[in-house]
Amino acid sequence: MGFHVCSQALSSAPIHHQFRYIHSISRGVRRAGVSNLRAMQQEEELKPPGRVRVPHVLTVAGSDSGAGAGIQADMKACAARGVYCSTVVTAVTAQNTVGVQGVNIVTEEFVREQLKSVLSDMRPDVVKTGMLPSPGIVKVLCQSLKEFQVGALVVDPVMVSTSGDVLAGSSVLASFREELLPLADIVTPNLREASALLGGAPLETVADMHSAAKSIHNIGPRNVLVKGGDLPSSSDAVDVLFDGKEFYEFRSTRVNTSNTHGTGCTLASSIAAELARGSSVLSAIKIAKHYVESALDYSKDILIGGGHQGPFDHLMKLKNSAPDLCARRLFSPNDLLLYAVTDSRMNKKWGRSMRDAVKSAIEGGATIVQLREKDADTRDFLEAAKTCVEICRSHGVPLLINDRIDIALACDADGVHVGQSDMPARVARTILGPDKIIGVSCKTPEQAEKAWIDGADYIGCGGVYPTNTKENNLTVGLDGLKTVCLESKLPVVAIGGFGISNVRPVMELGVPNLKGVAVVSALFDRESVSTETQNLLKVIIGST
Ligand SMILES: Cc1ncc(COP(=O)(O)OP(=O)(O)O)c(N)n1
Ligand SMILES: Cc1ncsc1CCOP(=O)(O)O
Ligand SMILES: [Mg+2]
Repeated sequence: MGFHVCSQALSSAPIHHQFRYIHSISRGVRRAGVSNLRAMQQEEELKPPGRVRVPHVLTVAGSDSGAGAGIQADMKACAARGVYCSTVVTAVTAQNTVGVQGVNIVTEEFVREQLKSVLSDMRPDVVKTGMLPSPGIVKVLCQSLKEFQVGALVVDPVMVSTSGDVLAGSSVLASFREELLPLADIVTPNLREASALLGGAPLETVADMHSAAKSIHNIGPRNVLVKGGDLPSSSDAVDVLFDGKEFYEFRSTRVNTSNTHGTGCTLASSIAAELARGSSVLSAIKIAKHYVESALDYSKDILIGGGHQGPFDHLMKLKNSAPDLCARRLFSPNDLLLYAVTDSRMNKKWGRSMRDAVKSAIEGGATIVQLREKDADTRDFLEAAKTCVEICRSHGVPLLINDRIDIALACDADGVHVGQSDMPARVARTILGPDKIIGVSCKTPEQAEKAWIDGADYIGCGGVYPTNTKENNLTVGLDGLKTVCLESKLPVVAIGGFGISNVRPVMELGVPNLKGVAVVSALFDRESVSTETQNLLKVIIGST
């Protein structure tokens, strides 16, 4: 059993969400973070032409009139992460920064009706639960989760508010243990909730958190995140994840503020939002924690209400960078579906400008673009890259620069792709900050692990098949690709020798982390880039 410490220097996950996906089915609900290409293809097939799917979280929780926690926090957190959020209200609370003045529980019949309305029509990717005030409501929820094909399930086992008021009595505990937790892909108890789920023994150390995570895992959820924010003995905030095999510790510096009302709801819904965008459970937690910490830090001095537990500002980014947010799509692992990588020599051979190459690839349906210009002069490269940024941004397609961090910064590209002998990803992350996309070339699970630790957003694995595009490049084959994908905590795009005739076996590998293929010559060493891109996309989408 291994043990990992995860740094919090994190990538936000810039994404565009053209492709929603279905999770593979397990125990009535589908598994979290296990989107696969086939599922994305199925979704794409069902989508009417010209319509764009958005990632979607359904929150089943209570309303907080003060809007710091509950349904209101969930909606704001999802909005901040670019994810649609529908709602099933289980209770209406009269609540402010002082405490909870009243609770009005919604009837089981009406909770069932709300669930049916959303689940039968809107097909959320992920269901996130918060306040479930009665065993009857837990039962209704579990029945609905089994009746409708829902996405992954994130359970925040809310029992007590930040002010100490009881939101779900001890009668609900048994229902959590017996009915809901066995369906959950991840459950996120704080210390008190973890203790309550396990019969009441207090948790006082990180070691206690480890054993609690393991014991709760035995109840049935696939992943358990025990949040140690209230641990008296630590100066850092430590959360412990157990996935059934390994323990992970997420450490972050405590933000000195009393504006913490709703952090639990916000963390759980941010995790749900990242899962809906195609992240693995580990990535989702890392990104969600980074988001919550940034929001807490941004809001540490705001004043709302006279009580001890103020809310924080979920949408702080809108104030700082509204134009930026509007212009730039956030990155999603699903963007990697058809990754077009330009080549200066091929452009020269076909008499094409970088701009025309990029424009045609986008017209053909490329979902992300990388400028890989090995020969261009820096000044020419920068000018062309600026134009390409404009084109990509106007189409909502992320644009990355190969190798050249300086060019990426100067043209405000969405990120970079670096190899094992380029600028280390850790340094690139420090230079580029949390909001840029960083991809790293990896041939082995060890390199993939390092990329994750260094704060990359995805890895490019290859060359898979032999290629003339990159000299002296050892091939890893489909087996090597599969090994890396199975071990990687980051989404993977396969690269090397791909074209219409051989892309199918990759699509059929069936490994959840593999999100798409990156292609150079089969798109750019051809007369019509847009036609080739379109035809390849059809095969990717149409593969069975
Ligand atoms: C998506 C993607 N994956 C891998 C590579 C290769 O990058 P690198 O190993 O740095 O080699 P060069 O492309 O720089 O020759 C890539 N470019 N894109
Ligand atoms: C850049 C790179 N890295 C590994 S293989 C490769 C080249 C892929 O090019 P092609 O798609 O033409 O085989
Ligand atoms: Mg390189």
